[in-house]
Amino acid sequence: YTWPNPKLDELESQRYDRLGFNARALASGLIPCDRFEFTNEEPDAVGRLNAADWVRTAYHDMATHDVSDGSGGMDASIRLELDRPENTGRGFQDTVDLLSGESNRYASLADVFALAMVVAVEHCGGPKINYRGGRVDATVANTGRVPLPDEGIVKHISSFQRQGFTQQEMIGLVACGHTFGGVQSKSFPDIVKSGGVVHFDKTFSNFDNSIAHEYLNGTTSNPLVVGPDLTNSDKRIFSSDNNQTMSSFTNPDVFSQTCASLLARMIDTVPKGVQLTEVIEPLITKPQSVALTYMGDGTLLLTGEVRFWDMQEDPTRKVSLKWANRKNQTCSNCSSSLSHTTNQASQFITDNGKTQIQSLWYSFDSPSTQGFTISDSASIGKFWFEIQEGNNKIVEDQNGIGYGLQDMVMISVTSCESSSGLKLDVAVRTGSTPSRVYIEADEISNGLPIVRTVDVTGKPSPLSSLGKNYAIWTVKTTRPARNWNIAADIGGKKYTTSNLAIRGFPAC
Ligand code: HEM
Repeated sequence: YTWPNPKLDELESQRYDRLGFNARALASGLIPCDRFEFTNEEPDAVGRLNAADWVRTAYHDMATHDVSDGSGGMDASIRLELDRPENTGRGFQDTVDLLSGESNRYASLADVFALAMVVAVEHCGGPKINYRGGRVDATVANTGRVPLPDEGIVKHISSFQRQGFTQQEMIGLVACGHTFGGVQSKSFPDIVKSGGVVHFDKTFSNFDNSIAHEYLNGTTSNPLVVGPDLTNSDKRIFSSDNNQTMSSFTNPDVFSQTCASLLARMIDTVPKGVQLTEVIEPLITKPQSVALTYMGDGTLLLTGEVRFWDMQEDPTRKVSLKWANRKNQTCSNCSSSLSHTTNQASQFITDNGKTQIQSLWYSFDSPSTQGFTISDSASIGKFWFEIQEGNNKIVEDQNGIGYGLQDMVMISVTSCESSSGLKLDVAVRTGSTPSRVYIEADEISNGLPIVRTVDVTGKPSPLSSLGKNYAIWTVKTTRPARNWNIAADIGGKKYTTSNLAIRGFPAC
């Protein structure tokens, strides 16, 4: 895709910025893979783990799907279905509590649930799973029901058929899911009488095929195989094709590949009418947090970062940022070198460490300035990168189109905060007549992401002391608690800053 694309940029970042510099939050819940967040609140939860909760949540959210009418599927309706017997235990509520903070206008809660499953599998030994975004959060419960362990094999086969999976795929999905976690005595006291959790296999915090090996060689303690007959659903399911599928899973590659494909289909099972995005692949050169600040002294300050996917350290490498002015004319001095230190490195690891990709980040600043100074009259229309390694020069400019940047609306450095709130000064390019200037702030309401908009109604004041190229619009508001941006509707088009993240302001 072409940058900037706020939705795909955000999903790509949550998906790929996993460890190290600028890492997003999901993987931190999996370090180590048997990590459990709620040990203090739930002292009797020995043996539980976030990874298992996340994988199970994704399945139970999806399993309401009905292929015959397209209803149900991954839509975060699980949070409205917690009173059902199949959703017993605290795992689902814990998952909602832990993950809802990662959702926002670009990543629905259902997208985050799907991604949490992907990250758990990828980070804890499993293969890379295709991930798309675009799920829509439900506001009412679905009617489809999730299988219970005391239902017979005939009912299970027809339940998975309703969800869109064949009998063989059912065997696969159950084995792929039950490589994590186990059965809790608290939720299913008839199955596990001993208290605590009895795990499905010995490597319960790791994605691997021990679930199949232990089942086939008779060493399993899986309570859904060797527990009370009535609830031996895994035994009935695994053996329902004379162990053919389970036998094929003794080959680790077959297990991995089958699960990668089934789990991707599981999270792509969405209610009819929902359009998912393309499979999100990493952007090789990805600008991030690129922003202009109006300085009021005839200049704009350009700040930001860029991530180069799959790059090794090279102390002799020189990376520079080049830009064209707002009329898209290049100029000889429109260039600055980017800074980098060795701690600006991040990692993406999957497939039990077999895939290890390092990315390096470079900042739009120099030892003396926090950002690059640009004349506010010539301004900037797009930028690109030049990477010099020895005699080799590479230009990264999105196949010639460059990385576009709007300069119609931006924050002014004169914004400040006092006990009565935030005085936000917005600089709008002179000569334009916005029909509306506003703030869009991400918030969570009733557990779901919403956008709060605040109109900047303060009369524009072309402050002569602050220069003639921008007029300042002012609003008094509260400081946004999550990500936010400033936007202006001009001539029927919406111009917006990038995500401004949470930041402090100087005192008024
Ligand atoms: C007929 C189908 C299935 C039945 C009857 C079933 C049944 C169960 C039961 C009874 C538990 C114990 C829950 C608890 O103690 O709170 C469990 C746990 C789990 N299930 Fe399934 N399951 C099925 C399919 C699946 C599928 C398809 C997946 C994912 C792809 C999955 C993933 C999990 C995970 C990860 C856990 C562990 C949760 C934890 O440790 O907290 N299950 N399942």
